[in-house]
Amino acid sequence: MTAPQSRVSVAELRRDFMVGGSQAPVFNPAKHADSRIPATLAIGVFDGYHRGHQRLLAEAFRDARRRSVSAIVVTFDPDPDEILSSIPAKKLLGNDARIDLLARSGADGVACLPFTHALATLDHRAFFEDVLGTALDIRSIHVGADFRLGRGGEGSVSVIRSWAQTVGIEVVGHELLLEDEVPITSTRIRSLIEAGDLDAAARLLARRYSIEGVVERGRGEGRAMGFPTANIGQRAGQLLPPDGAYAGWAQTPDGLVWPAAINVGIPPMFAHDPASASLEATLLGFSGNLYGSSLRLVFDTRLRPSHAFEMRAELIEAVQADLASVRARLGDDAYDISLRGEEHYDY
Ligand SMILES: Cc1cc2nc3c(=O)[nH]c(=O)nc-3n(C[C@H](O)[C@H](O)[C@H](O)COP(=O)(O)O)c2cc1C
Ligand SMILES: Nc1ncnc2c1ncn2[C@@H]1O[C@H](COP(=O)(O)OP(=O)(O)O)[C@@H](O)[C@H]1O
Repeated sequence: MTAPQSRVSVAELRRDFMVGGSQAPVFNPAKHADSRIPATLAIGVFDGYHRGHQRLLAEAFRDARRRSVSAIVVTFDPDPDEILSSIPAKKLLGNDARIDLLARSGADGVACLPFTHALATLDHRAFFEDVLGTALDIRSIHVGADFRLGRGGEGSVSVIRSWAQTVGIEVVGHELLLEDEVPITSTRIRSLIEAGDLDAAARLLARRYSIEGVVERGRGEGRAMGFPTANIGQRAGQLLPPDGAYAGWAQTPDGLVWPAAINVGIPPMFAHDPASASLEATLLGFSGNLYGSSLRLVFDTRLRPSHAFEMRAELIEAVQADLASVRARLGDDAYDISLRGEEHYDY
């Protein structure tokens, strides 16, 4: 066992792996059209669930408590950008992870609207009255100040507010939370990740960036070279940081978290082989079969850029140095971050 340079806390890993929070129901309002629950709404896609989103939801939940009504997050499945944009942005969270996180945000429920072209053509009044109003007795609405809804984005905060006033609903357009005098947005965080500035991205996310995917078979060579690598395919459109070797963490299906050496980018030496992966990880201290399992990888630090090795021996030497570096930074112990009846963890 190697003592890591700095011991990471379980609370930090729980935050990074988004563990905790009690699960609120996720429902399609069209299927609950007879209940009309009195509610305060927070509406958005909330990709990343970053500090700005967390602040907006906290304020909406406070408003709901003050009014003694349910706090309902209204979101879309999938992200409207996936349907409306010819080149959808890569996402900070997979769709399922995003909805799951919103369900554990402290809301009383998540009204999840299947997003279609038909929904996109509705104006704000039809959206609130016909889509949401049948299931929810809306008392107040919280959105970001730059929020736009409906056909051609006509439903700005002021447009929504002038309709809402006529039916006694309060509309709050929250100014975007700033960091270094610049608004915290999903787009800003995407740019930071693309530029490899994972520390800045983590500050804005309030957790380290992570990617989830399913472990697929690769060329089967890693093990023979002395470092089995779990190849992560099917990544739900999530954004990759720049090519290179990273120190990070991986959570196996049993809930344990292992220090990991992560590679981003198709290995140039094997680029011709379709079985080569652009995201893979060697878990320190783990042995077992991960094929078909879902694995989340958290990025801690970038160790080095990718290198186009000429010789296998050079590649092996470089990866062994990466593994040693991960061991020195993060140790080689697995962490149990499950809650096991402990209080729910708020992140
Ligand atoms: C930490 C780490 C760093 C890596 N760095 C490089 C690299 O710089 N250049 C490269 O061609 N491949 C790199 N690789 C990828 C290996 O080439 C790849 O894992 C190996 O060929 C096994 O592939 P397989 O899992 O498909 O069998 C790295 C892998 C790991 C785990
Ligand atoms: N410590 C470990 N880190 C990563 N994968 C491991 C580890 N131990 C066992 N495995 C298993 O080995 C597989 C990777 O072996 P590898 O020889 O690189 O084959 P492939 O090319 O199919 O990824 C993983 O998908 C996983 O099922």
